[in-house]
Amino acid sequence: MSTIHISAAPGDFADVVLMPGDPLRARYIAERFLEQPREVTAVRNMLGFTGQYQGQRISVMGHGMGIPSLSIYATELIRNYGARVLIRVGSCGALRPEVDLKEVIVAFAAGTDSRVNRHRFLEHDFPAVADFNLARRAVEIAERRGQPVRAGSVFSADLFYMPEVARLHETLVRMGMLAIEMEVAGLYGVAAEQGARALALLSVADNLPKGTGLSSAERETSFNAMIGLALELAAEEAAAVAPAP
Ligand SMILES: O=P(O)(O)O[C@H]1O[C@H](CO)[C@@H](O)[C@H]1O
Ligand SMILES: O=c1cc[nH]c(=O)[nH]1
Repeated sequence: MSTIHISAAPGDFADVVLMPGDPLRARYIAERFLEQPREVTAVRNMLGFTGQYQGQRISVMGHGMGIPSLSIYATELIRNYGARVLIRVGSCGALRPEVDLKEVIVAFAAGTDSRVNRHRFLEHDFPAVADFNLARRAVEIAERRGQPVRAGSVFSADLFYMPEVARLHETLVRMGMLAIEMEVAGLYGVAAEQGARALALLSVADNLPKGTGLSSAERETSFNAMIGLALELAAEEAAAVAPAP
């Protein structure tokens, strides 16, 4: 049955769902990379599609900006549509000058200033980590493809326009973080709570210390290396979750 936020029919979504923040990136991925893509939901223009990749059924759906928006879609996909694996394909701002625009980050852990995981975890500090096997396979597949990736931790901020930003960035760099974005810690919290598995791959859209960045059109279309890696991982996972009869 459809939910308040997703109008798809039961069975419309695959077990494995790629999730960009931007619904237009979801459409770009579906139309450019999937065979026989079919739009399965468009409530509030948060587009979702299901198609085939390397013979496997894969879905892609936008999650919007910020942890509250992601949490709605991720929870309903898992709880109401049976999604088992969520792979965020997002953009981020690099915190270090040497992390170049369009580089791909495998976000194996996320710190955050959001309280959502504390709400879930009796006010304790929840370790927001990726599913280990998804992260390991992402790095292995990237190596096989000859595609450089950086694996590390990121920071999921509630605010895009942040006060005291210099102090925050200095602290994040000192504590080993590669980049800042707005959803990964929430995704890992939802996945743990709902019994699914999750990973975030991030493409660098801004280099914050250098003050460089991609245009919004480039953000929408230029993440092909990340998308290719995510789809290979998704196809492998889909084959493992639902082996062919
Ligand atoms: O490009 P997406 O996946 O939306 O990710 C990043 O971009 C948005 C901010 O511009 C936030 O959602 C942030 O996490
Ligand atoms: O959240 C984000 C995404 C891209 N670039 C940033 O600086 N922050």
